[in-house]
Amino acid sequence: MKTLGEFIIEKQHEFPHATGELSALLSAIKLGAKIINRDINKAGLVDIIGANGSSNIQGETQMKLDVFANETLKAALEARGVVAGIASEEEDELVIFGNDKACHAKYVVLMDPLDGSSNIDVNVSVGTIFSIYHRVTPIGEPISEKDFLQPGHQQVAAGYIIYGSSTMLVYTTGCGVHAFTYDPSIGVFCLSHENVQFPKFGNIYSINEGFYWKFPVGVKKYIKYCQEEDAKTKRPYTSRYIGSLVSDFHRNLLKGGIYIYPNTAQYSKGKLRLLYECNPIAFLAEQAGGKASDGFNRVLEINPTELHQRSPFFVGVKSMVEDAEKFMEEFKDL
Ligand SMILES: O=P(O)(O)OC[C@H]1O[C@](O)(COP(=O)(O)O)[C@@H](O)[C@@H]1O
Ligand SMILES: [Mg+2]
Ligand SMILES: [Mg+2]
Repeated sequence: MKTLGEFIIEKQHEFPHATGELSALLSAIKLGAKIINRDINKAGLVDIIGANGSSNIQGETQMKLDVFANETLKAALEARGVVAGIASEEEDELVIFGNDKACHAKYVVLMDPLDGSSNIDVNVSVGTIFSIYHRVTPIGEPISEKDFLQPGHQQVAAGYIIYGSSTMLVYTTGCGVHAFTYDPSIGVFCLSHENVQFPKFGNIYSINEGFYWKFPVGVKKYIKYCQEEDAKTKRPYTSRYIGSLVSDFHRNLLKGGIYIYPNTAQYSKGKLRLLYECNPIAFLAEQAGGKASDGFNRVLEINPTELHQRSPFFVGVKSMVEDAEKFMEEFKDL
């Protein structure tokens, strides 16, 4: 049985110039995840259920767990001294860490501290998403937005934690996707899935069909395609939608499927945030042999302009995303 800590160190040795800072950063995220997991597991018993009475820059109600997860990860990352600053769904502006070490730290982190907020109070699985970059501002100078507004293909590492029937940490540093399951009896994440790959074909589609009439024509046509009878292509596909990006992506990664959150009447640019939802999940998807686009373009090549910008998101089994893109292209003028 290999622990996450051992695996990270082992992988570090594969990089001759590695300094251990990325390993230290990943271990800070691991610590934050354990603390969040502890409280999520007893959410009904501790004062962590319900709204926090505040909203974030996107005008969304912040749940108590959104704020708790944000503060927990922020503290763990700042304390480790290898991160210069963070950007978060729950922080209007970027947060520059003030300690001496942080000024000389080479990494910045973007995060969605608690993904699937609408599922927090109803005991449905939720997650945490993180994305790691090298700073572009020279060491010693104060970091700024440009250190965070980097295209997704510049990510050094990315991952998520899923707090479900079991708690898992899934990450990539560009050398495959590896998943670790938390064993609460010993307080350790243990390697459970190494080099995770999407199945070649899938038959699950995940989209909030409640908004069907507000979807682009290409998406409507693709949903109809998923529902048509055709034994050769194993259709109709089955519909599964949890309403937590991390959980829907995780299931589709293991079983074979596609998750779509297109632009809608309510979210003209899509709902999901490019920097701390789409890019990290897209990096994992590509490393697992899948594909991630905004319906037309590779998400990891989008040049960000704002911290909290949104993007339509199509991610999953390569052939399924390509099929959806074909419908988007065919009906793009309608
Ligand atoms: O309720 P909707 O509109 O289907 O949106 C669900 C999507 O929104 C999200 O909850 C957005 O993430 P947050 O919960 O982090 O804001 C995704 O996890 C999920 O896939
Ligand atoms: Mg989210
Ligand atoms: Mg969130």
